Amino acid sequence: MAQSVLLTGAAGRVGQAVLGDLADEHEWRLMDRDPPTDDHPGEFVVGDVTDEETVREAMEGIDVVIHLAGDPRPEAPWDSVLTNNIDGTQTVLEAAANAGVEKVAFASSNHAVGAYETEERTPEMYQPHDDYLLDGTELPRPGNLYGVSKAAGESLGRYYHDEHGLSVVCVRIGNLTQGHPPIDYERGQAMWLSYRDCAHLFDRCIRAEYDYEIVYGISDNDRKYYSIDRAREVLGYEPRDNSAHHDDDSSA
Ligand SMILES: NC(=O)C1=CN([C@@H]2O[C@H](COP(=O)(O)OP(=O)(O)OC[C@H]3O[C@@H](n4cnc5c(N)ncnc54)[C@H](O)[C@@H]3O)[C@@H](O)[C@H]2O)C=CC1
Ligand SMILES: O=C1O[C@H](COP(=O)(O)O)[C@@H](O)[C@H](O)[C@H]1O
Repeated sequence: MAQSVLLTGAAGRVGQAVLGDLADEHEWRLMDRDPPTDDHPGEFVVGDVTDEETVREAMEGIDVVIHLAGDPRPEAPWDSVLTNNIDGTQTVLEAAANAGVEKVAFASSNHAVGAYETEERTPEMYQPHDDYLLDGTELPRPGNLYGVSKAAGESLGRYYHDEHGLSVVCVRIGNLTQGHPPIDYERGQAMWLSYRDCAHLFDRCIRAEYDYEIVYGISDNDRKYYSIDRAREVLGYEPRDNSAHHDDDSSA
């Protein structure tokens, strides 16, 4: 059944990957502080996710929120991640809880756990012979303030699940790259997320039933240091791409 989905950060890369495959699958309300530049499904709300009134209005009649809006730069300064990522996420979760929204999928990041990539473990952990694996049960360990903001978003999700009953899934997205895995970048190849796997993963976040979850959002890459078992079990995620098998299939 089509669900009514609010997609924040809709004008960005992840938003475009999601809409690229799912435009006809759900009833969309899109939100971004940047106005749309192209055709888009559903209505488009131009506004900031830190603006309580705009977010409250955007939440009306919504079943599921995919919250992508934020500053995605690993080197982003504190004032930006504090406002856009932490305050923005709290504003979205509060409005979702008040509006009776069922589920929220939050775009977390590999950078919430970036400091597990220690000098002792790298570059081996990026390579096929290494079996080091994070599975989402480990504590956050950010290596930058952007990662701190994503860890804070995960904690906010935990709070709004426990205290307000929202179903929340935090997707620690790896490296979304269109058409092919990152070139000459072992780390990025190990955490590659293709566009079609990204759309499929967020589709599963819309359709599946869960309480509070942290999953990794990467393709089924031969070498991976993030487990996708939990995403498979809880969400029914079945990725089709693998950075090791990539054959220039532009559908990825
Ligand atoms: N692209 C990737 O590989 C990864 C992305 N992520 C996360 O996924 C989300 C989306 O990332 P991308 O699409 O790559 O970034 P992007 O920069 O392409 O898109 C982000 C969108 O959010 C909007 N936005 C930012 N702050 C806003 C605010 N305060 N109010 C309303 N709209 C706002 C921007 O206008 C932009 O359209 C981010 O939260 C990012 O941290 C996480 C891990 C990897
Ligand atoms: O969270 C994010 O991670 C990806 C991959 O990280 P990188 O350190 O390999 O660049 C990054 O491309 C993206 O912009 C960011 O939001």
